[in-house]
Amino acid sequence: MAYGQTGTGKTFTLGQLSEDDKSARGIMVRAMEDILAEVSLETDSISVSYIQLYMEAIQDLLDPANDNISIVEDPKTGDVSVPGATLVEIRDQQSFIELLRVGETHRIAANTKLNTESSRSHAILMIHVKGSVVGREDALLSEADYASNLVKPLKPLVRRSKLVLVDLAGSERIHKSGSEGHMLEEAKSINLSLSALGKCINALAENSAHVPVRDSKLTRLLRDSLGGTARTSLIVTIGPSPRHRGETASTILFGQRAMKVENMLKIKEEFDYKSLSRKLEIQLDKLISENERQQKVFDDEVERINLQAQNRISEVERNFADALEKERLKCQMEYMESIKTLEEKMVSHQRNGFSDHKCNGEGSGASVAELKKLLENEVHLRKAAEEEINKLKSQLEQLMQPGAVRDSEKFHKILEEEASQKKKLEEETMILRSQLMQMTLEADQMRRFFDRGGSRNSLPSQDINLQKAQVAPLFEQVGLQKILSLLESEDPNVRIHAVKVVANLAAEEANQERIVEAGGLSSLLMLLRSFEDETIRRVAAGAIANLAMNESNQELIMAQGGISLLSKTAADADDPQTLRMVAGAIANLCGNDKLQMRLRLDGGIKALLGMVRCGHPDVLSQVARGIANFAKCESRGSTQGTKSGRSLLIEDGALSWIVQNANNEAGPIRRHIELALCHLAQHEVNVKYMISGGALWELVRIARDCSREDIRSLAARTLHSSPTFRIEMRRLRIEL
Ligand SMILES: Nc1ncnc2c1ncn2[C@@H]1O[C@H](COP(=O)(O)OP(=O)(O)OP(=O)(O)O)[C@@H](O)[C@H]1O
Repeated sequence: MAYGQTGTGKTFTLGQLSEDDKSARGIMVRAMEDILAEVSLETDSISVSYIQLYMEAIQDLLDPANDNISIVEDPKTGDVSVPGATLVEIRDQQSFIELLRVGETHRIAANTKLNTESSRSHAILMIHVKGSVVGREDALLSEADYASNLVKPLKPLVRRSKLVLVDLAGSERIHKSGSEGHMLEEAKSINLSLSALGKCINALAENSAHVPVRDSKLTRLLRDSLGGTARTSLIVTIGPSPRHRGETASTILFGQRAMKVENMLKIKEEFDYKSLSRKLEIQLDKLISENERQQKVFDDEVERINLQAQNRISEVERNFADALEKERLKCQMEYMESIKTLEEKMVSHQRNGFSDHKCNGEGSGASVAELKKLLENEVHLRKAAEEEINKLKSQLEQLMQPGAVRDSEKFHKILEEEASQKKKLEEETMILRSQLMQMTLEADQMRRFFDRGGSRNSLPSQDINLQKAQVAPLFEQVGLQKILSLLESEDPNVRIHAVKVVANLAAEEANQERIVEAGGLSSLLMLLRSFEDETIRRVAAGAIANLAMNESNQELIMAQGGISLLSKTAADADDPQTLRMVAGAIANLCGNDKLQMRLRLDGGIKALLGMVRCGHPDVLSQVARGIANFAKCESRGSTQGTKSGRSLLIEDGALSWIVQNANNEAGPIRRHIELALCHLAQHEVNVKYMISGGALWELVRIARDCSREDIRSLAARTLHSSPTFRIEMRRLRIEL
């Protein structure tokens, strides 16, 4: 805003166009130049209105016919606007200069004594800049906006700015300007509005409660520039002549007061609702089409799953029905055959040996009754199984009815139920089958008994030793080969049953050789290799552990890569009982002098030590036994001069575990480790490692406190016989 005595250069300062001499351009031209350089016309916009206030009326300088424009004040924000004025969008500097020129021609001026071109109106140029704001919007978004993901990515925000350039009409002393008539009226009106401006400035400078902005249109128009939220600059112009000392002084005084006015600057940013709505519409369209696309993918997927499910149901139903039918026929035939055989045997027995057995007949009578009872029991079980089959069949029929499977979840549930029922049925079939096997065995024993004309007192079922001895005939009856071939059965339940039978057989030393000869060891190792069931793996490992008790089998196990398989199982398995079996098998192998190097090379020691992670005392006990066995062999080797270097156990890092567990509260673990320590200490090469690993203290404890006399004296002897131990004990002042 330029304020000053008439003719002192306000218009010159503000409105000079000066196209030829750029250095003489006024603030209006320069301001627009700066604005154009700052904004991007692609996203921002500049518009201009140019008005004059003349004799308390507002006239549009760009459309002079529009001469009664009203002032609008926003009661909330206090913003002042003149919506009636022409608003011209500016795209370049040239069009703006043209616009100023148009405005200038309409500006009311007069020739006064003080200024031949004296402006008789207040000219007000309003430049509106609307700029888009990027990256600052987050601060203005509410939590609800964040919650709805729709608003977040758009963030349309605009910053509105208004630059108001005011070229006030000059204040004048009427006698000096020589105004008369109409010009006198003009001068009075100009002075009145300037004095209203002065009063407002005074009130603002003194922080008065009341600021008389409504006294004139000029102050109403400038309301938001004075003491509001705008940045306001005032240019005061004065004449250098001493003649105008009075005016100059009052102008400077005006400027001084104006400097006291404090404005509270505020940036005006707001949502660009139009752009927001446009962007939301685009986003909505995108979401709708994405939703439609996903719905289609989902529908296709559901259809595909349904089709797959239907196919699967049909397939499962077919396979299952076939398997059931086969199983039923097989069981029926076996059952009929066994009944027939038994009946024949009973008839023949009664015919041939009735008189012989008459005196001892009670036992055989009782056995036959037992057998009949078993058979009846089997019939009963078979009936139950058939009922179960029928129930399952009817469920499958229901399943096959159209519309029975509405969705994949229901289908999965039905499949699960079906699978569990199938499993139950198979288990029952398995029980039936094992009972049949048991009955066959007993019938065989009965037959042999009757054949020998035996008496009740020698019935095999009453003599455990005899029963064990009868296992070998079981090989002949059932056929070991057949049992072993069942290890490769496709039916996992049959495999489980068969491996259990083999493991039971392998528990008897007398059978081990035959099992190995018949290829049982290879089959068991194969099961360990291609396991898919923890039970199979556990039982197979147990059977191998039993076979590994025999020295010649140990070599076979090693030759067939058994230690690698056991090591792999040791690394994979989590079940403590499986690990116990594996550790037991390796522990047995550890006791074979000939296999030491190979066992260690194939990772046997590492596998053994790896199993301590399980923490189960049974497993730890087997590990400790293996270590003790291994240490014992090494100690034998060192005595015989076949072993010279330090213990492979120490090399494989077993010492720290040994020391940690030397005083384990579980008796078996402690005993094995105590022995292992004694064996290791036999070899002088090991001693320095044992001392640094803390084993000396454990040996001293064993030599002093072990409850087993033989181990106690072995430890004491060992400590005394080692020169290195003796030196260390002297150094530490240890006495036993
Ligand atoms: N700095 C300047 N250099 C050269 N000439 C100037 C300067 N300031 C003002 N003039 C000249 O003085 C005369 C009066 O200036 P101007 O019209 O800008 O005064 P004013 O304050 O606007 O007067 P009024 O209030 O009567 O309109 C003009 O002819 C202008 O060219």
